[in-house]
Parts: sequence; C-alpha cells; structure tokens
Amino acid sequence: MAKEPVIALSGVTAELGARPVLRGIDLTVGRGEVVALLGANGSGKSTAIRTIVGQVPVSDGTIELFGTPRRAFRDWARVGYVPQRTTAAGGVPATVTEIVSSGRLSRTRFGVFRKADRAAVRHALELVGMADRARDSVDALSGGQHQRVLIARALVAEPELLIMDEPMAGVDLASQEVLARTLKAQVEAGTTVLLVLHELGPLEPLIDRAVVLRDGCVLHDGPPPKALGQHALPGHDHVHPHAPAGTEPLRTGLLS
Ligand SMILES: Nc1ncnc2c1ncn2[C@@H]1O[C@H](COP(=O)(O)OP(=O)(O)OP(=O)(O)O)[C@@H](O)[C@H]1O
Repeated sequence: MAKEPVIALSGVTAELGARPVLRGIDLTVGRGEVVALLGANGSGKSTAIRTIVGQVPVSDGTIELFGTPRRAFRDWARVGYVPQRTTAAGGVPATVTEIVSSGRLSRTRFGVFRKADRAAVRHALELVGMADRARDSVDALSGGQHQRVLIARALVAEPELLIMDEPMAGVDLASQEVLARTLKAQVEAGTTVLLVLHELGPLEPLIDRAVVLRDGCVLHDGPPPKALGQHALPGHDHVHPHAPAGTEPLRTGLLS
C-alpha cells in the first residue's frame, strides 16, 4: 500500500472464553482511507476492532497503530472510538455535555478544561446537531440522539483515526443523515475511518474498501460490493421470489 498504514493487523488471533473468534486476520488501513468491516453476525467484526483499541487481548499476531506496536502506543488522543451502542451513561445520570467532555480529557493537561476545550465540545455537538440538547440528561434522548452524542464524544478530541462499531444500528433516518453528513466532513478533512457495518447503506459513497469476515477469517478485501446492501455479498442467504416453493435458500453471500 502506498499510503502510510494507520492500522496494521497481521495474523491476529483472539479467543473469547475457549472459543477462537479471530483466526489469523490481516487488515491494513492507510491514511485517509475509509474501510468498512462487514460480515455475518458473530463473524468477529466487533472483536477485531476491540483488539485494536485494546479491549480484547490478542493471542497471536501483531497490531500496529500509526506505525507503533499497539502495546507501546500511547497517543490515544489521535484515536476516536465509538463502541457498539449501549447506554453511554450506564444508568448514571450524565448530561450530553458531560459525556462529550469526557472524550476531550485526553487533550487536556491534567483534566483541566480551557476555553479551547469548551469550544471543541460545543463544536462537536454542533457537528452532530445536538447543541440545543447540551444540558439535557442522556437518559432523555432517543437511540439515534444517543448515538450522535457518542459520535460527538469520539470527534471532540479531533482524532486522526475514527473507529466505529455499527454507528448506524438502531438509528432513526434523520440521525442517519446527520451522521452520514458528519462523517463525510471528517473524511474530506482527511480523517482515517474503520467502521463495522451491517450494510453499506447511506455511507456507501464514502467507503473506499470493504473487508468481509467469515468465521474469524478475512473472506474478501477489496472494492465495496456494488449492488448494495447484503444482496451484493456472496454468502447472503437469498431466496428468489420466483423460485419454486420449498427451494433451499441460495447461499450467495457473506453476511448471513
Ligand atoms: N464475551 C464473550 N465471550 C465468549 N464469546 C463471545 C463473547 N463476545 C462475543 N463472543 C462470540 O464471539 C463471536 C464473534 O463475536 P463478535 O461480536 O466479534 O461478532 P460480530 O461479527 O461483531 O457480530 P455482530 O454483528 O452480531 O455484532 C461470536 O460467536 C460471539 O458469540
């Protein structure tokens, strides 16, 4: 790859419990690239990105971030992470501003917020269209609004690399549009993006490359599938509407 790799996984294996979940993953994301990680439920997509951010230990292989072995990497302010959506506050009452501010701590000195940090929080909330909800409790938000707050939290440190786990899952259409627009602006500004998706959907125009996992292995690494959504991918269980009743699903896709 001509571009400097921002993420480089080589032969990565990982187990959860006794179960092998990643079985030798190679994955490179170059600077400025937008890579979608696709695959059926349970294929290991979340686990793959959780190894990158250090939440799942690796039993073999290597991971580098910005050319540095993950274990030695300390510059986490360069990385924005949006986990698979759960309640950010976990039942603890927190305001939208508090959640987003927590993403800025890595840029502060000893956690002291200066004017520029407060401006960054405001700006991140504006980017995702949530500035008018800044003082609200996150408990009062819809799923889509919640997701916008998590994305603002990831953007507020102005990361060079964004890693997102299913950012569009359970998100209403209005929020999907806001998120697609926000992401487009980030990509145009040169941010590198690795994101888990179930289908390309509204983000399709932004995706440079798709990596498809099956059973913890890379099945495809190349241009995103054309005819969009899951139908384009081999492994998709697909019954043709005109197929005779009782026909076995045609296994053409990767996603099911
Ligand atoms: N904490 C855990 N302990 C044991 N097994 C787990 C754990 N978390 C996930 N797994 C298993 O690991 C496999 C991969 O899970 P992972 O969440 O990485 O898949 P995924 O491709 O992201 O799926 P989804 O699209 O459903 O999020 C699955 O079979 C899952 O059941």
